[in-house]
Amino acid sequence: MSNGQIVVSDLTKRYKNVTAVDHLSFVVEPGRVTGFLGPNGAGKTTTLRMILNLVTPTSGSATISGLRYSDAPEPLRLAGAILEASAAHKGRTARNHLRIVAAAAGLPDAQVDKMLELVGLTPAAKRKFRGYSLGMKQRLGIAQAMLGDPQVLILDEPANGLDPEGIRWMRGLLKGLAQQGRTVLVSSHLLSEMEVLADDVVIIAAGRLVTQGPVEQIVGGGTSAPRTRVRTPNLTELVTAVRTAGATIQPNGNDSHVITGLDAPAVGRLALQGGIELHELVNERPDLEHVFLELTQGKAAIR
Ligand SMILES: Nc1ncnc2c1ncn2[C@@H]1O[C@H](COP(=O)(O)OP(=O)(O)OP(=O)(O)O)[C@@H](O)[C@H]1O
Repeated sequence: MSNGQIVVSDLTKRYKNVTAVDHLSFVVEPGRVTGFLGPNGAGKTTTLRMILNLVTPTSGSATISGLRYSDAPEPLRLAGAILEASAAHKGRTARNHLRIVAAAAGLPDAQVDKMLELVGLTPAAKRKFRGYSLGMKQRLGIAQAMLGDPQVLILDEPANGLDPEGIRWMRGLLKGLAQQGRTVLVSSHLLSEMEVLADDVVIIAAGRLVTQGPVEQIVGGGTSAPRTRVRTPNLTELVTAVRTAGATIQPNGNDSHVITGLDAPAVGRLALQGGIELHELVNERPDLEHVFLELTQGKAAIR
């Protein structure tokens, strides 16, 4: 029964002085990219390591397709992971590195060239690992994680060290893998990238769940007041009108200002009534970064 769900149930990890993960529960669905987000020290890496049985939970459990990773008969077919940019013997070529991993896991050699192709490393397959850039190492890490053709992929900060072209490539690859029905769980600090990459997000802070759900729902369901960006040559008049209407206005760089508490139609009406000329009037959609900061404010204890 390889349904590809990751189920985290009441998972807790206590170290001597810190509870890294605190009664955390969430479900990650197949066929979707799920972003795993949280401020520094939130417990993301510890959670991913517990899912992969690299760290033993203090209590609770995590399963992939109903199995604990350590109980999987063929772990590399159940889930592939990169927890840090891949490490290989410096003098070994990417191809030889993958062949050794494949052989150790009883996987066919043919998978090696297939995965090198998938990540665009075929031209560099015979180069030694010591000359690889960070971006190439990330690609090799993905090739390694994909060797067993796993139903589930778990990636900790895979965009680290990638240039814009690399990030775009990674986005296409991960979205494509989810479209094939795989489960893709990816942690990242890059909120704007997550907003375009992820279908769902799980947000944690201080080891606990803050929220989970489809990105659109989380971004759209924020409690924030409407925000409108404007540019006007009649700033003094606009500031007075906005304040009289009970809203606030702040400079936003580039001659523009952001009004909080009024949507674009309301600002348009105010301007019309006051004979105020507008050169720009834009609804500022809340973005994932805003919602994230709002939801995790005060919970980002430095620890
Ligand atoms: N082996 C360990 N021993 C003691 N404390 C640990 C250990 N591993 C993690 N921690 C602590 O657990 C907390 C969570 O760490 P974790 O690395 O899981 O967070 P994170 O969300 O991945 O953070 P970041 O985004 O900064 O990588 C931190 O306070 C960290 O210092």
